[in-house]
Amino acid sequence: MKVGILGCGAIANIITNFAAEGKLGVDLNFFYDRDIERAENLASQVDGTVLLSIEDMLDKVDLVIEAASPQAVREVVPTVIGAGVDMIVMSVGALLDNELRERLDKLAKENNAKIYAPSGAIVGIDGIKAASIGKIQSASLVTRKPPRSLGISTDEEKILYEGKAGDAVLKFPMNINVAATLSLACGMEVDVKIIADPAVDRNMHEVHVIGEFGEFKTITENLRCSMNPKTSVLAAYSAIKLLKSLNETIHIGT
Ligand SMILES: NC(=O)C1=CN([C@@H]2O[C@H](COP(=O)(O)OP(=O)(O)OC[C@H]3O[C@@H](n4cnc5c(N)ncnc54)[C@H](O)[C@@H]3O)[C@@H](O)[C@H]2O)C=CC1
Ligand SMILES: O=C([O-])CC(=O)C(=O)O
Repeated sequence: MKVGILGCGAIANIITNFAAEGKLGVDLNFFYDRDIERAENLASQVDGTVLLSIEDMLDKVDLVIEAASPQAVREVVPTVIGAGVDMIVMSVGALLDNELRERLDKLAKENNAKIYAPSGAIVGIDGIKAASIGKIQSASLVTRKPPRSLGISTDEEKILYEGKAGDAVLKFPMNINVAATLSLACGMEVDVKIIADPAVDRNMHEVHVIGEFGEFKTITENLRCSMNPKTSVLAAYSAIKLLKSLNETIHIGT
């Protein structure tokens, strides 16, 4: 499988490191970022090629990994899917926009393409998907990050947001994509609380789901990417695992 990356920041950096060590299981060769130096830096690690636009990638790859921003999803994903090229989307928040998601779903069907949203920085997506087969009564996410990860400075714990996932991803587009993934997995907008907490040095996510199946709680304490403290290492690992699973014959988990 030939793969390209859109957005050469923290997540792309981890994925490319795996490719450079021969541990990705696919050919990662093409790099695009609006900051060309970032694309050049990653391309040099795997003897890859820097492209000057995403359109230039479309006849060269089977799959594009988006690791850029929700805005990039809106601008670029329709073009990629329209060309029949599969996508892994990290900026899942954009997919909570019903109009965009329905347009992409139609384009994907017409062009025989697939859109994958990895579980990202969160634990429990497998369970919530299974739970959604029955009725889900409530689903909530509490995200606690060091203030620096949320772009603020404070000595005290501060609740920055309390509300539904749809609004959260618009207010914190680079920090709470996990809320969108959870919402899409369970088929309803989850309740979200975002806390800046100077007492923690990890990105933490607590998920609580109650439904006809019973109840579950998960807690994730994520190490942060050295290149971008907003982003957890697990998010990059989940994209790598998803990529590997596309070539597996035995699929474990929902
Ligand atoms: N699904 C999940 O669980 C998670 C999702 N994310 C999301 O994944 C995305 C990537 O995260 P990071 O690698 O940490 O971000 P980053 O900020 O480290 O890197 C993003 C790169 O994309 C480039 N970029 C942004 N918009 C672009 C555009 N329109 N066209 C071309 N290049 C563009 C930037 O120049 C930058 O180099 C972000 O949207 C982030 O919010 C991050 C963590 C978890
Ligand atoms: O990486 C994380 O912990 C979560 C995150 O930034 C996101 O969901 O956008």
